[in-house]
Amino acid sequence: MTTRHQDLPVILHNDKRGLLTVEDDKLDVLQLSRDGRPPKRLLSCPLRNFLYTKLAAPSSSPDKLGEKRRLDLHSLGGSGGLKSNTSSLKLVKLHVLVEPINVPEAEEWVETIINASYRGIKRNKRVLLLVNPVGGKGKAKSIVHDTVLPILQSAGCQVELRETTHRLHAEEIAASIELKYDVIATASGDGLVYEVLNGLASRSDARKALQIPIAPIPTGSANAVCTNLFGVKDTFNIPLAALNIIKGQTLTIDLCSILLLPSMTRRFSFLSTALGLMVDLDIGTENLRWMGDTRFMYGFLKGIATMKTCKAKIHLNVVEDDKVSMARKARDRVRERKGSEILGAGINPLANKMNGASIKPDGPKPSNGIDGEDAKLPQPTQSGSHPEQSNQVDGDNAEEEYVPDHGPIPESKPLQPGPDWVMIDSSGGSSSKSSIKRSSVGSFRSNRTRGSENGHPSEVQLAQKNGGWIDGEGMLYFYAGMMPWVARDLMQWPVSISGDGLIDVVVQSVVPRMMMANAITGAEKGEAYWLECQHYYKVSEFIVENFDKAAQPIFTIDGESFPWDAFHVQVHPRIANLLSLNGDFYVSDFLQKHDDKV
Ligand SMILES: Nc1ncnc2c1ncn2[C@@H]1O[C@H](COP(=O)(O)OP(=O)(O)OP(=O)(O)O)[C@@H](O)[C@H]1O
Repeated sequence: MTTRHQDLPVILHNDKRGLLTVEDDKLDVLQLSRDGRPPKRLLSCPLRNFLYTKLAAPSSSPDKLGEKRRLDLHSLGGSGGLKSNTSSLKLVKLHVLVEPINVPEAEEWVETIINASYRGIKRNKRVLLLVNPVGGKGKAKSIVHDTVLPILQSAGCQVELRETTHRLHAEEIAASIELKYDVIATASGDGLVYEVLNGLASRSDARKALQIPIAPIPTGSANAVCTNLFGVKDTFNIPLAALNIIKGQTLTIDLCSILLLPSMTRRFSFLSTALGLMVDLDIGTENLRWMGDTRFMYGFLKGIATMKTCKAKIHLNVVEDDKVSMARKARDRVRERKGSEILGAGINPLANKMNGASIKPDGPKPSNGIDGEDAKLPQPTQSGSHPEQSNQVDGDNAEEEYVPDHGPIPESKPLQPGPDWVMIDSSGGSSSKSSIKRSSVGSFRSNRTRGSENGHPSEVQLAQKNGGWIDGEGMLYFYAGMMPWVARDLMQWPVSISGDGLIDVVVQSVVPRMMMANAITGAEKGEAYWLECQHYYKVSEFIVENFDKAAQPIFTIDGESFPWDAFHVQVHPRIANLLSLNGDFYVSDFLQKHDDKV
């Protein structure tokens, strides 16, 4: 639904006659000429970028009755949609005068533009803004004060700003705040988002607390969340991130519980879990913070120069491992979305439906009580049930009986690998052809319906697969992720789908250095996905054991390092929320492409 055409004649700041026009989800401020020349466009912005308007109250003094009334307009200037011209966004504040005769029209106009530009989005949000003064290049404070606060205040947001004073401070704050905010914004890198999510998830009212969406402002060195929300080009676009706080729609995401053994401590992850080269790349380059996120590419090149293998035993509960099918599903979903492109305030009916837990309204109702696409969520297993779904209601009366659970996330327990889990053993180091054998049949689960009679995969099936690991291959790295990009220059999980209840896992086998270096070309576009040496699985849970603690003492969760002995990972589907301008992750070219593989 687009806005109907509505004009309002006004007097501009320079006493010239003007016209405010709203049409097709766009506001234009025109200066009219007296001599028949075309009007001059002073401002043109999509309604998504429109922040605030107010018609001044009439003066109470009798001698001023019948005076012109002031009309304020606040917007982010710069035209275009989400993909175009977002780099020029700038706060614009205009005021014009309305003749008494036009006041009734102006009152109607104000209502129209506010309703159209905030369609379904709460106005005057209460924002908790956490600022890490030492994150990234140490400019968070000035960026927040010079750019973010003026935009939020111009939109009528009520902002409570708190600076973090020490490591894990954001987590402490999130664990203890009153749940009165509409948004928690973080000015830092991915680390602060991780801390806020962990703080919220640790509470006795975790499920309620996690309903508050988080909106990142990219002032850290690693801002993968912003790449996933705004795209590579706009990762560091501060006005766009501020706009997201104001106009973003809720994007429901999964979290993972990571249970560390033997300490039995638990952390929550929303982004990534890494072993091997990817750990060295993140942690080994901390002294290169001044390079910004290019330090990760430097670390990658350094890592492939040494080609150190990672020795581990990994058990994966694989739901899918067919690259062609995974890509097709992710691309089909984008095509479905196309019919409901964002308009004006960015209202996306499909995204809203997803956030109401129903992608396919007519889809079967699964036993976990969640509609549509969520029917594909992994079903509880003996070892790794999804306790957060356990109190949801089965059957046809689900809607009537549903009572939201605002309680804690139950404690994690160690998982037991099931008989059909895939086992990856890289403890033997790099491959010797004689020791290579196919991994367990579980990796071919998605082909079972076409399987051979004895239930084992046929040779044809084996040949069809390109996701299956071969025991005896050396492993360069293991990388599990929940969103497509892990950095601007690496789209590691191009077919990751928000809130699908699955973790995308890449196991990179050791290949000649030149081949690895070539894999970097197109890494930011997800092209490495198609490489045979990148085994790709969608999993619901997994277990990782360390086979060389001396040489590889740590692994990373969302870029933070932890001692690595063994750890067990489970998904909590659709339990946390971010804000996003299109109600989903940024749609990559990879997902819009139609190539001959899919
Ligand atoms: N005042 C402070 N002094 C020291 N550390 C802090 C302070 N406030 C926050 N921190 C810590 O700084 C880290 C910020 O990480 P974050 O990822 O958000 O930013 P970053 O600059 O991108 O960092 P990194 O490069 O490590 O990813 C977190 O570990 C957080 O606990």
